[in-house]
Amino acid sequence: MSVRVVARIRPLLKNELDKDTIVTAEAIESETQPTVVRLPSPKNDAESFSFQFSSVYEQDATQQQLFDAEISPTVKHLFNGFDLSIFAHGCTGTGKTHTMRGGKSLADRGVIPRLLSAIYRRCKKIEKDSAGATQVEVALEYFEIYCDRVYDLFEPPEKRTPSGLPIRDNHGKTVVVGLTEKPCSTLKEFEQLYDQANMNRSTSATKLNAHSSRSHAVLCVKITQTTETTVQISRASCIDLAGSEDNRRTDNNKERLVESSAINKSLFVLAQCVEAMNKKQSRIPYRESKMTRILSLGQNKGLTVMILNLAPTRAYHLDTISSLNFASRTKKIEVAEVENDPVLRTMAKPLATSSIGGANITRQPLRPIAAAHNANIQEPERQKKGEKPVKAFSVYSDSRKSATRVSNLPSQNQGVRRTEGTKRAAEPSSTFASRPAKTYRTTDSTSRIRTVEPAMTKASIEALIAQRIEEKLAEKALQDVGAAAPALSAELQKRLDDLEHRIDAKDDDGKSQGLQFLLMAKQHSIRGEDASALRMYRLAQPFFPGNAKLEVKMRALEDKIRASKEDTVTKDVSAPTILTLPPAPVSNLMAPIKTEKVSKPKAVYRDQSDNEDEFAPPPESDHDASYASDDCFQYKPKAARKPKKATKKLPIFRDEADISLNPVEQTPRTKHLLSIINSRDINQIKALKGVGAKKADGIVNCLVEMDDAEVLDLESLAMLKGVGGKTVENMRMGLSISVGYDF
Ligand SMILES: Nc1ncnc2c1ncn2[C@@H]1O[C@H](COP(=O)(O)OP(=O)(O)OP(=O)(O)O)[C@@H](O)[C@H]1O
Repeated sequence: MSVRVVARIRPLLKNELDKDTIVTAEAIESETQPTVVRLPSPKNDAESFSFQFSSVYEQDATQQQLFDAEISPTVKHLFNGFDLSIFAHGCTGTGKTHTMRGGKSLADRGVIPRLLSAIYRRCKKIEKDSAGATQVEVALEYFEIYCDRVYDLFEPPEKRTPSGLPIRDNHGKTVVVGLTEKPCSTLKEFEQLYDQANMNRSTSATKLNAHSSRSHAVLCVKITQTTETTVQISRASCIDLAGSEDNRRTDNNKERLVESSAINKSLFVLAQCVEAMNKKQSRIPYRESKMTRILSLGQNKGLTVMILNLAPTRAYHLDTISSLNFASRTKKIEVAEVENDPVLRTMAKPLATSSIGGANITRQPLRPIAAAHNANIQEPERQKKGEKPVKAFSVYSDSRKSATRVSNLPSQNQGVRRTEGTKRAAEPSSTFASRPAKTYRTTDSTSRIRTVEPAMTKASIEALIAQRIEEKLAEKALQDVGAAAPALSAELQKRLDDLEHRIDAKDDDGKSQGLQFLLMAKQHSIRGEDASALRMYRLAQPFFPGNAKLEVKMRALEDKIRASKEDTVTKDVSAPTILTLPPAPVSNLMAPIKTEKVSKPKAVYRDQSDNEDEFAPPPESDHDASYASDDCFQYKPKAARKPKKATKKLPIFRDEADISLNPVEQTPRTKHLLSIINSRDINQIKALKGVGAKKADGIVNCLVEMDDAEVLDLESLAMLKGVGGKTVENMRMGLSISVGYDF
């Protein structure tokens, strides 16, 4: 089953004029429902581009019409065990949030509230029809991906951990660890939860949209149907993507610019993934952004509907063409359509982690596209026959030849290809194929052998239970962290991010679990939650047997906890046995990253003395290499490293007081460079020698994390993420040439 793509053209907004309308919908020949989007070529108004989709909704299309035609038919499949993904795509201000969430009035409600309403209606019907023999439960998870970090929208922003929730590959599924799962049994309850959670979503006013979403929001609706003997889980994932932004038009300030670059980057990666899938490349770059990892377009089994939101006016011309091109490629992606198997109630329940693809989904290799609408796929045959290659979209001059257009663009969802013999044949007339009678299956969805008894071995049950315990522990740990999380310094944040990346890189070798525990241990440790940190280190230990540094860390923590306990007992013998540890010192962005200032006895705070090594600022010239502080946890023994030379310990970001104590003579060139950096103007920074768009983006990101702090010297500049001494030198040299400083 290919992704079903429908386009929706939003009505004109108050400040838009009818004469500027350039995007129109057309029906082809005998059809009544429009399926073609037409707009002029940006270079020549006499030429037009047209793109065909499953359906096109015109400006006057109502929320009800869209829902009834596109989403309502999928609900029964959801209850038949299929997962469903619905996502809205389009550039900023084109109506994605309006489509997904909608307004408050009954008529204005968007896809999400309508879907939930339909789900609850069906729940009631199933329970009634089965005379209570089938119980249906609905639970929700809701999170946003903001600046490539995942945040639980059911948690207030002040409870968020700065690094966000980790995502992991769990047996082929992408899961967000530590999300709140809210049982929700009525529509009213849903509305309350959803409205409350939406207040936690990151939105801001931009020049193009007064309520622009600055994050991708993902709502997962988990439906659990329980009979006397079986439990079946399916999920609907509703994704409101943030819109791509052309920053030449947005007039975004620094903060918006950073958000915007994160949004654009993730959408760019999404486009690259789609492109790679279309080219049948073996490597799909999902991992390059959290959004693409979570979305796993083409990798998740189930039904996928993409709503492409379009603005009708000329102001969005290029963005509209780019969105249409992306959507045209997306519709060629083929997704396996496999229902989640019901499991016997005696088996362990599925893990309580979020998975866009559903609890029982495993990723499968991409397969060649059989759906005939991909015109480019027939290219070799056409070329052999000496025919002209067919374009992915058609270009028309004033004299239109609609007949050719029709033949080149057969309707979507034809020729659904299945690899597994036991699966149903596609029903060309229906949007989604229906499901055969329910039978008991093994939990392994790759095995299609139907047995009356589940083929669970003792070992697999044990593995499942062990895994469940680990997941629960990890979730608990993350929830603990959530409370009163102090702000992390940029430096610590970077280290955590680095560790996250390393975990991601090692996901495939089965050892990532250990690194996950380490990451959590570090997060606890940073917050002074030593008991939890120790617990996490203990969980990590089996993954790194004989690792001396880990043992030292654990011993240090044990000492620290013991010392603190004794301290508490001495102070108050009647005090409860709960540990009241002083919070570990957390580096402030404006404070030098040095732990010497901590006036605690070293014997007690051995962990911190360790950290002092680890968090010591790197040498000026080799910034990045110095962050591999957790190399002691490498799986393969590394060649012994040369001990690093003791380097001058520099404050990362000095405040004014520091500067006045240690006045630094700065040349005008240095001052000029620093003023460019502190301007946070991505264009100026990008123009510096040796700084590309990516590096400039990274620098602006760092600066935003520093809030109002400024980079006051070259050493500090060299310590920004991805900069280093060499880059600083290049920047300066470039400046002397282009600006004309002769010193
Ligand atoms: N079908 C529609 N009918 C009426 N108004 C609409 C429609 N679609 C969009 N709008 C209006 O257009 C404006 C922009 O819509 P919306 O905020 O949903 O855009 P968006 O694509 O989610 O933008 P961003 O990506 O910046 O979050 C809003 O004022 C919204 O009410």
